[in-house]
Amino acid sequence: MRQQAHHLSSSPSSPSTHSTSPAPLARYGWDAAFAEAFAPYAADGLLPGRIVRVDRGLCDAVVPAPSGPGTGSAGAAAGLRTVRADLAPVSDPDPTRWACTGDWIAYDPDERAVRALLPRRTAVLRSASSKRSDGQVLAANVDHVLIAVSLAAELDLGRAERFLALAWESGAQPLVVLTKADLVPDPATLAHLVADVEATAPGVSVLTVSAATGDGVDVLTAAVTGGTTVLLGQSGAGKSTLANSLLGSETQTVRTIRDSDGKGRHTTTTRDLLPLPLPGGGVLIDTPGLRGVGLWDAEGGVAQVFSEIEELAGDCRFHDCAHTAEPGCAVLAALEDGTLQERRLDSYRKLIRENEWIASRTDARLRAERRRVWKQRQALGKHLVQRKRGPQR
Ligand SMILES: Nc1nc2c(ncn2[C@@H]2O[C@H](COP(=O)(O)OP(=O)(O)OP(=O)(O)O)[C@@H](O)[C@H]2O)c(=O)[nH]1
Ligand SMILES: [Zn+2]
Repeated sequence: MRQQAHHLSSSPSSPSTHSTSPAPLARYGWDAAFAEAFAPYAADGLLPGRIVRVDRGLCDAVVPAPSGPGTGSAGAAAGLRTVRADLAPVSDPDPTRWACTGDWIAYDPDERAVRALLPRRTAVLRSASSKRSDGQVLAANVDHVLIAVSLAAELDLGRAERFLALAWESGAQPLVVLTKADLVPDPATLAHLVADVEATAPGVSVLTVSAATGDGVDVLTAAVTGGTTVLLGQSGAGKSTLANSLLGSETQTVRTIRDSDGKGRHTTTTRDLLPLPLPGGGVLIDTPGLRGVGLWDAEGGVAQVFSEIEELAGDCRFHDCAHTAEPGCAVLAALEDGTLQERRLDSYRKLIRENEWIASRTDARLRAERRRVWKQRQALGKHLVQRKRGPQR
């Protein structure tokens, strides 16, 4: 077992473990459904917690602190402490099941180990860089995927569609944020740009924000409060600036110095999951490598980005219509009468092809399993969205 001598003072095996309340975890997104999933572990004296960082077989996680004064630890909200935990008990041959930032866990304070991951509600996946086509989970239990698109350059709708496919595939709700709105001073021009993006993103809210003037930051803040948010977008899109706006004075990288390997070598680490300083709580996940992720097995996500094309396809005469030259093709008819743009259809085809290529290199059994989970999530997601906002339209 790895002995971690770190700066966190509270005793990990306090006898008052059973009296700790997970209520402070609500700031991190803990809710009744997670509590229900955790219930069997509570009886074993385990603690609920959330992974804020993963690092070579170990993770940092926030867990409830034993009640009493002075138990908060650096970087954790009141009533919580940050622990270093061993991930060995939850290792898995399937990389998509590896523990990642955002996972809810059952933490064993005696062993200082993660004994179980609670079932994920959503997961942001990307292809691993290795030759084997394995997916890798970059963030778990995400509620909002915030896609930053800069107004400083010409809108790249194809790129936005790619990020949207990835976002939908995760099971989270995408949200497009057009950044640097101060660079488009003419309201009519800005309205046109928003309309273009809205047409590209059915079912997605499109916000405009200027970090320079502060315009729109309040609306964005309201949209992410209480939930778990990740930021995606091209380099230079303004993600760091947005993160700083959301996190306020709480800096984006909380630095902690600890004795990392028991040999006296001090390392500086960053935390990937940070609490938002909002009355309603919420967290931002900003994991290195997450921001510019590539598409991976996002068939369902692609279908959702191009839902109007999928709907049209339902009216094609042949159910296996390829929308190329078939008689009675509703997609080609929409192209003809101008209701569907050629750019949009091209983009759809490109992402479908890309996805088919990735899928062909992926283990069929794992794929089928993920498809099943995705469908469940999608059904649940729709249900939750409807409960929160009332039926749409
Ligand atoms: N005018 C204006 N410039 C902005 C605004 N937000 C960000 N910028 C500028 O845009 C540039 C890129 O912003 P970043 O926040 O670093 O972009 P990023 O997406 O984090 O970039 P990467 O770290 O490369 O992924 C910086 O020079 C910012 O100062 C804004 O609201 N208005
Ligand atoms: Zn067709």
